[in-house]
Amino acid sequence: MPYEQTTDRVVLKHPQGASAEILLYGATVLSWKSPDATNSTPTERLFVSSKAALDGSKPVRGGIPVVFPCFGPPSHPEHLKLAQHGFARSEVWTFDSVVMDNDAGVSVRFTLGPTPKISALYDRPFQLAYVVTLAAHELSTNLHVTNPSPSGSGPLTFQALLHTYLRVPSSEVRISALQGKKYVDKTAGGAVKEETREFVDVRATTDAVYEDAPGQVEVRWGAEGHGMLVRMREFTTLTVWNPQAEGAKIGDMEDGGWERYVCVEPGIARGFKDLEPGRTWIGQQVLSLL
Ligand SMILES: O=P(O)(O)OC[C@H]1O[C@@H](O)[C@H](O)[C@@H](O)[C@@H]1O
Repeated sequence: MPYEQTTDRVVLKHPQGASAEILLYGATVLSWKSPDATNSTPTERLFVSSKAALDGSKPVRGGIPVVFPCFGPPSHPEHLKLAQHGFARSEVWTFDSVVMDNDAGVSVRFTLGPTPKISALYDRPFQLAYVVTLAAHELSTNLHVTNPSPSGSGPLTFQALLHTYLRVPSSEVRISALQGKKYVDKTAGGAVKEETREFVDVRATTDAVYEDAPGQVEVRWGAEGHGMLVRMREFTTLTVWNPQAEGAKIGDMEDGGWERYVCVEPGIARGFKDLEPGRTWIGQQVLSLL
């Protein structure tokens, strides 16, 4: 069997060695181990803080939390009762089905719809599906958002984002190509700036929402040019976040944890997506090793 289900998670295994683990709480991808061109031993590619709660008491500090329907503190009138980054990362999703199981890889689907708990805070009809696909050297995570309301009802208005914590030495990270893109610098009170760097680093506290997300970025580190390609579709922004020593204030961050990751987050994090009744939007992230 290329997958195993336990009480709280689903584990995917690829015959060539790669594996992935998805916690039902938040449908949070907790682990992605993959070999690369120079190392045939499957190596962990995602960062999860050793202090992260995995018992459903709070969103996981690491992996790939799913952000929906708001990014950051809620600003839209329909979201005002929600917590920062919405509810998708702090609800237990349903393991729905195995979508694909062949030589190319294994793909599983999780779903989340309204529950009494969610509806008490957010009364819009919605349906989410999250498809996680493990291939030999690649992990793809696709978020499907459906507006199930009858035609004539208003649009489903949302933000969405995949809050990917890549396990990398943050002092060495170089992200390209974002040069020339406008970004909202959340460390400077939301000032809009233009990126001048060919390679973006996170050696200073970084919380930047790039507009007009590119189709892909390369994240490189180390003298040997280790790297990860992050491809995205239908996402309009790319957030790059690393709090540096400010991270010590985050209760569930392990000591010095910010030295071991960079968050690269394809999303719709500025403005909102308006999804008409009966329509589905699919946002895709594909991580692969360079
Ligand atoms: O602590 P949280 O809610 O997981 O958020 C972490 C960070 O998430 C990033 O996406 C935001 O840009 C940051 O501003 C935020 O601090």
